[in-house]
Amino acid sequence: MTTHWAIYIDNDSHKSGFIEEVLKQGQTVFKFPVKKKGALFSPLAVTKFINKEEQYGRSALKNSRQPLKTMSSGEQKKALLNFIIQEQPDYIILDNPFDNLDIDSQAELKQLLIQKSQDISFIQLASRKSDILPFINRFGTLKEGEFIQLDAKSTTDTINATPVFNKQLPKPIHTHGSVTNILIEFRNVSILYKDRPILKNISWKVQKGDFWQLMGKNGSGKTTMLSMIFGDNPKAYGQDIYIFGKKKGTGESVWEIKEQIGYFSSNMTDKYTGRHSVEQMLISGFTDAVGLYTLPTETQKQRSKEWLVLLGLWEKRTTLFRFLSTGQQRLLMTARAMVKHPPLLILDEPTAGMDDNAAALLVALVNKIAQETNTSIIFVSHRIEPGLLPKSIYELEMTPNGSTGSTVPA
Ligand SMILES: Nc1ncnc2c1ncn2[C@@H]1O[C@H](COP(=O)(O)OP(=O)(O)OP(=O)(O)O)[C@@H](O)[C@H]1O
Repeated sequence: MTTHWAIYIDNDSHKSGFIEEVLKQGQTVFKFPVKKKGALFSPLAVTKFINKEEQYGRSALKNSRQPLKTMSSGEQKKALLNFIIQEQPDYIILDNPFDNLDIDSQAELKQLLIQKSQDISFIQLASRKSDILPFINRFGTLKEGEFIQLDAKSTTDTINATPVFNKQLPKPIHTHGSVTNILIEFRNVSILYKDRPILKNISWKVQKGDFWQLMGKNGSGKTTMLSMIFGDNPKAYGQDIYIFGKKKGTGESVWEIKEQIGYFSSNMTDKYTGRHSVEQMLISGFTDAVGLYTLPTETQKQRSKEWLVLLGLWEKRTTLFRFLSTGQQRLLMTARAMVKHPPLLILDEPTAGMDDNAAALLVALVNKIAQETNTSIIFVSHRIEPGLLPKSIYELEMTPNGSTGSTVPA
């Protein structure tokens, strides 16, 4: 019988050291017959391949026509897994394999893994217990980098009670000038990449006080839509897209737009590896500049203290950001996007890769922001996020002519 492990991790597991150890020593870590050839299926592995692509100027995955960098996150995962399987490893470490995948892609991946589980041994690192693969026959957990074997029965603990923040959100320092009632408007927007239709006739309005969840399958165009609002995607020009009342591409400054939007994407946290303390990281949200050391004002320091106390991170204010757990980093970055009380807050897959309890805490913070402030929210996620209370859901549905969009009740 092929042996397959599920290893429960939480945000204090220090999994990267463990992954390195397993890849170096093979499965001896679990006191197993040594199987030498291992592979890693994880967001980190995707990043490494993207870096290789940039270095060599060509696709790093054999048989891949599209550069990884331009693929949606779900497509990247599928391309990586196919590549790894072709290399015929003895075992594969699956680091939260279902994150970033929509329901159909999750089912497809599950089938593929079940099929391969006859020949390949899997080590699944899972934050969400509902993700555990059906063929798993050994269980363990990681506590601060230390592997502990568990018997199967002891693995059914559930999410803690709904988390609460028992203080009001800190107030804004400045109010934003008059903001249009309609913050974002797409009028009949259609986008092609080369000849491939991605979005088809998208008409969508985000108004003051709205709380949207933007949902859609992998590759349906969610990130493309966000990049039209927040980034400088050239595809946005010539389209009927209005940002804070101004037509995109009519001389608005990127700075002006960014000033009014708080943005956090789960991909962002990996970039901050420098020497920023927790407090510096939060304060940088007032100016949007990480690494630009202007001295914070007394009011900024005071507000920042209020936020850190609310999040339970005041004691860690001098700790380096990169030493926080994933859950704490995401919570802090969400608060950082919010400190200036922007008219619009965009959160792109903020809970990807988080354990159930940490995800519930972040969801509670977002609900609180929606309740206590005038900020409009766009929360992008594949999953119906347990506990999230959006007012409406905008769903992209893929068709051969590009994704169409519709508003569905929350
Ligand atoms: N620069 C590009 N060149 C070619 N194709 C692209 C480019 N950028 C995006 N695409 C394609 O557009 C489609 C939509 O991608 P997008 O990243 O917006 O999807 P998504 O809904 O955010 O997906 P996911 O949930 O997997 O992140 C994908 O099929 C992607 O491969």
